[in-house]
Amino acid sequence: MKSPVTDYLEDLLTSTRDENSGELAAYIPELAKADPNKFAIALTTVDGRSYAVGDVDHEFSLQSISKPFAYALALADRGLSHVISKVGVEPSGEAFNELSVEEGTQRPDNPMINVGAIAIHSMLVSDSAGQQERIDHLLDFLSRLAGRQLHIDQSVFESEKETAQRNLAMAHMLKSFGLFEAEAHEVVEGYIAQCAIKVNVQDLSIMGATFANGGVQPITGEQTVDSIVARQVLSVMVSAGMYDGSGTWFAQVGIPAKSGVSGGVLGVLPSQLGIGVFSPRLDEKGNSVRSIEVFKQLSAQMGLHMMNAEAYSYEAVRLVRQVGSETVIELQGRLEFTNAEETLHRLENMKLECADLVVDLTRVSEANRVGRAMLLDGLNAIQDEGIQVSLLDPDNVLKMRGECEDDGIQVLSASSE
Ligand SMILES: NC(=O)CC[C@H](N)C(=O)O
Repeated sequence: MKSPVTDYLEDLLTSTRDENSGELAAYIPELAKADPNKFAIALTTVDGRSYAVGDVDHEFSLQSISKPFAYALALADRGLSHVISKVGVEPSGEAFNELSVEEGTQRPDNPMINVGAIAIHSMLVSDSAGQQERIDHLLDFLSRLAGRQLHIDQSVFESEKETAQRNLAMAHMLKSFGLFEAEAHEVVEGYIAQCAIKVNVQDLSIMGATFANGGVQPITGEQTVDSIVARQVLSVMVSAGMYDGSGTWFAQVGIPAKSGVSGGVLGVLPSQLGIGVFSPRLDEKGNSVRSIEVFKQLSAQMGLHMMNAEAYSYEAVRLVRQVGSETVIELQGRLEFTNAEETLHRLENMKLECADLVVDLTRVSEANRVGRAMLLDGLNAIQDEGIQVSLLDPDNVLKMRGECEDDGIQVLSASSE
């Protein structure tokens, strides 16, 4: 069977292909030679299933889409407090290539504009690392995110090196503020190599899915970065990923994203999807016009806006039944803060004076740390009131590290019901 998802993406290619406005990035001569008609879309789920349509094998340089990935690596290499002390997380409200820093702190506003990304690149590995060491380290990291060996597009690299005066000016400014020890031109060359790393849309969607999946590469299963790092990166993508168009983008599309001047746009929907779109014509802010249209339609038609709030209709407590002297409470879904809160509220209002309580977690698919702790605290409080609490938990969603037995909560086997 051909997946309806592929059909849907093909329809999306057709419905947005007529959007031909915008211009190729001319300030990097090699990018001005791109075929403006190339067009591709890919989605990868956090389970590692990919769907790709259009010019799926066409490779393009990451350009600014490399920035969130380099930021993640700097956070992993140097730690959040070090990185934050050098580069802020506020939207700049200015163009991506503005020579600006925060007043007072002299930090670049954020890692998604060039001046911030150059600072981030200088932090990779260590203060004393050489240019090649930083590039190799980043290329290795990006290849692990994509799940295949990526390469640098040498002609794009050489081409941008010829026209890098503005980026050099930024690097000299940062060096004059003492932000790094290395030579300004070496840092800029490293940053340009970073921007020249080639991917196709599917790579991009897989790299995005890794961040959607809390840093775990969905196909190789590798924890590439800590989930806190992934969260930090996505947060900054929300406020600054589309430069001074970020506010409008998030209101309309509602997907953390990052664009690059080669025409790619990366989207990451936490816990759901990585999205890669490519089409080279850009608007005046340097964002791909057609890719933006694809994201707008995708978000609206598939209900992907992160701020979509649906009327709450999901019950954490499936049913409560009386079996002899036992009250059985059957839970369902994911046990996290809101579901745990609902369960505790129901338990509080139940008359359990003489009945034993059985908590049936058979239909609970997963529990996070907070959901587990809240439910266990509630069950302990009930147990302290003299009520025998038992768990039916065949998948061990709650019974982590033997906590329940230690608390005196009885764990029933599935057959003992
Ligand atoms: N917005 C972008 O994609 C800019 C990246 C480009 N390499 C530059 O530094 O100008």
